Parts: sequence; C-alpha cells; structure tokens
Amino acid sequence: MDLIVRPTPELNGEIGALSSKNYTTRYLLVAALAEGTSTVYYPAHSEDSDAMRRCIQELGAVLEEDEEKIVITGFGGRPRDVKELNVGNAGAVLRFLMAIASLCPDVTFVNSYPDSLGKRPHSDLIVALEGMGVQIEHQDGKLPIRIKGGKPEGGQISVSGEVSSQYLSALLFLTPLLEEDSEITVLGDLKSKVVIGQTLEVLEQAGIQIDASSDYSRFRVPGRQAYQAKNYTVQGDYPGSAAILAAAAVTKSDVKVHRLMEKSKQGERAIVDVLQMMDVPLKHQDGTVHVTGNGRLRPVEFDGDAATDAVLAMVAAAVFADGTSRFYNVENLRYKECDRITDYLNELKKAGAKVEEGRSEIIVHGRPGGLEGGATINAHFDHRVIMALTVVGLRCKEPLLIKDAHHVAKSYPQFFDHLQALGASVEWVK
Ligand SMILES: O=C(O)C1=C[C@@H](OP(=O)(O)O)[C@@H](O)[C@H](O)C1
Ligand SMILES: C=C(OP(=O)(O)O)C(=O)O
Repeated sequence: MDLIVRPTPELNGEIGALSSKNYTTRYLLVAALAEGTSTVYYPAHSEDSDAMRRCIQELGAVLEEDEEKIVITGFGGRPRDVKELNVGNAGAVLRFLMAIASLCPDVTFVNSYPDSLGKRPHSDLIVALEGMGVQIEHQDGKLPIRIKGGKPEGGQISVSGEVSSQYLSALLFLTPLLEEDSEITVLGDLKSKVVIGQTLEVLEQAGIQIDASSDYSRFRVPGRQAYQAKNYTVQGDYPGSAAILAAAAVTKSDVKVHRLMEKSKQGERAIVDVLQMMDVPLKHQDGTVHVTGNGRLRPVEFDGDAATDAVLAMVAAAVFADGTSRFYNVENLRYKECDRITDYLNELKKAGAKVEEGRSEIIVHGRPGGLEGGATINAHFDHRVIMALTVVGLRCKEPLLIKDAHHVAKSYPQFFDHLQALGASVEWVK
C-alpha cells in the first residue's frame, strides 16, 4: 500500500511510545531458552517481533497471550527438530536463531525477502559457527541458509564485529548452553557496540553469567548454564520514537512521547541529545520527552554508530537545519534492510534535499525554507526509510507519495496512526 504525506506545519498531542523491538526479541528468546514459564509484559507487536514469536513456537516453546503479556513455556537447551524457519525480513531474529538452530540437526532458513534480508551478509556468523563444528550451506554468506548442527562446540571462538553486532549477540545467546566453557574474541572494530549492552542486560536478567571486558572485545562464558524462567517488562522503543520526535522537531509542535526511560541502554535515546544539540526546545523527565518545536534547527556533527537505528530520523531533521550537518562512522547502515546511505539519500534527493555521501558518512546541507517535494518515494522495503521520508514530507511544499509504505510494520505498525493522532496529514492510497 502507498501513502501520501502532505505538508503539515503543526503537530500537537501525546502518545505512548511503542514497545522496544530489540528488548522484545531478546526477552522472547531467553524465555524460550529457559526451562519453565516466563512472562513478557508489553511486548512489541510488529512483523519482526512476530517473526521471533512464530519461530520460537516452531522450535517448541508454548505461548499464551493476551492484551498485555505473553506467557512462554520454554524448551530449554533442546529446541524441537524443525526443518524450516522463516524469519520474514528480521535481521536480528535471523542471526540469533542461526546460532540457536545449530542445536538442531538440520534447519533451513528460507529467503522470503530476496530484495532486502536476502541481500544482507551473514558470513561472519557463518564462519564463527563453522569454527564451532557446525556445517552450513549458504549462498555466498546469504539466504537461504541450511544449518546442520547438533552439537556445537564451545572453547576459543572468534567473530568479526566489523559489519554487525548481531553475530556477537547470537553467540552470546548460544554459548551458555554448550558443554564447554567459551572465550569469545571480537575481531576488528565492533559496530553498534551499545546494542551488546542490551544483550548482556537481558542475559543477566535471565540468570546467565558472562564476564565481559570493558571494551566488549573479549567474553568469558561458562558452559552448562541454564536460562531461568523470569518475568520481563519491555520498555518503550527509542528507534521508532526517534522518527516521531524528529517530526515534532521540524514542525511547530507541542508533542509528548511517554514511556521513554531516561536511563535506557538503547543507544538511540541519543535522539534526545542530538535534537537538543540542534537547539530544538525539549524536556525529558519522568519517562516523557516533550518537544515544543519552532521549526528552527541548528546543524550537528554526530557519531552515528552510537545510535544506529535513529540516524535516518536525525538526518531527516538535519534536512531543515540552517547549515551543514555530518553523521559519521555509519558504514554499517549499508548492510541494513537496504543501503541506508545510497538508497536513502537518493530518495531524499528526489524530495529536494541537498545531501552527499561518503563510504561511512552522510553530509546534509540544510534547507530551512523547506523542500519542493512532489516526488514518488521508493521505500526499499525499509521501515526506517519510510518513517524518515514521512518526517521530510511534513515540511515539503508538495506532497510525497511513499510507495509500499506498509513495510513500516516491520517495527512500527502504528506509526501513521500515531502521526495522524498528532495532526499529521498522512493518507493511505490503494
Ligand atoms: O541486536 C539487535 O537487536 C539489533 C542490532 C543493530 O544491528 P547491527 O548490529 O547490525 O548494527 C540494529 O540496527 C538492529 O535494528 C537491531
Ligand atoms: C536494521 C534493523 O533491524 P534488523 O537488523 O533486525 O533487520 C532495524 O530495525 O532498523
């Protein structure tokens, strides 16, 4: 389905943030790996979290759910012998489950999004798992991937961190269940390092003991551990909320987003600091971010690796700043649902933005007077491109037509309802 975004000078109102995707996928997984019954309160409901929910059920977890929670009886360290798993377009879910699937005799992960997840690389994780004695068939490191596991071996394990932190997270979920103790060494510069903090936080909550070096380059993981059944509460999601906050920043606004914990380990909470650095009037207290935008923004320089899933929203705000902004250390944006540098900037240019790319950076020459708009945008199967272009469309002179905007449901199915509730002129078209 396509969507029209019309110029919207003002946004007003309050919403509750959606639930965190990264915490939901992790809590569902550790609950499935536990012996006994765990409860996940306020889980995210999106295509990615549904993918994890579906796959852990296929692997043998028993789920009961109502409006506020999912009750999960886990399969412990013994997943069911499934033949095939389909994670949809969910990268983290695929990588985490590739590691867990190595406990099964023979599982194939199918390629249901050949133009998105089907193009993303998994070689670094494949090499690490092969080093642990797992046999893997793959298409040059890509889907479909067949994992012939059974009894992966711990011990000395190394994994590259250069492309994605998800490979390391995957190994951190698997290794506590192995017979042997493990020592994981991260090779190269670990990208999205802050996300490993979320993995370790969840593992600790699940009763798993891991000794991590302070720079996250080495991990000592005792084997023969058991995940404990626990109750978990999912916090609000900063990456999705970043787009709402950016929308409030580029308009004249009085917008409150609730359920955004100040002390969260989500790196994308940096959207609040970045908007403040851009002189956007806002307050963050008691879990509420309150933006009173006046449409004026200053340019900013920011190391985007610290907040990888909020960079596109930050760039969308910078499009209207009164000067040149730079987002650096963002090469791994190229390995997401699309190439979030080249593909994203091409769409921004269609709307009239003045942007330039480097291998690892995005440069934005702000246009405070607004953009021409009047363009048709290709979503590239990417929820974050869709959300960011919607932010930009609010301040274009002519409407933007976003093709296949339904892919927003990968992480934030209620995104357009939330924006509409704040007064944005967005409309689905057939
Ligand atoms: O571990 C996770 O849940 C995620 C890690 C990040 O990926 P990379 O480590 O590939 O940057 C992030 O972009 C993704 O949305 C979710
Ligand atoms: C990149 C993302 O997710 P994943 O890697 O899990 O597909 C994202 O949510 O922006």
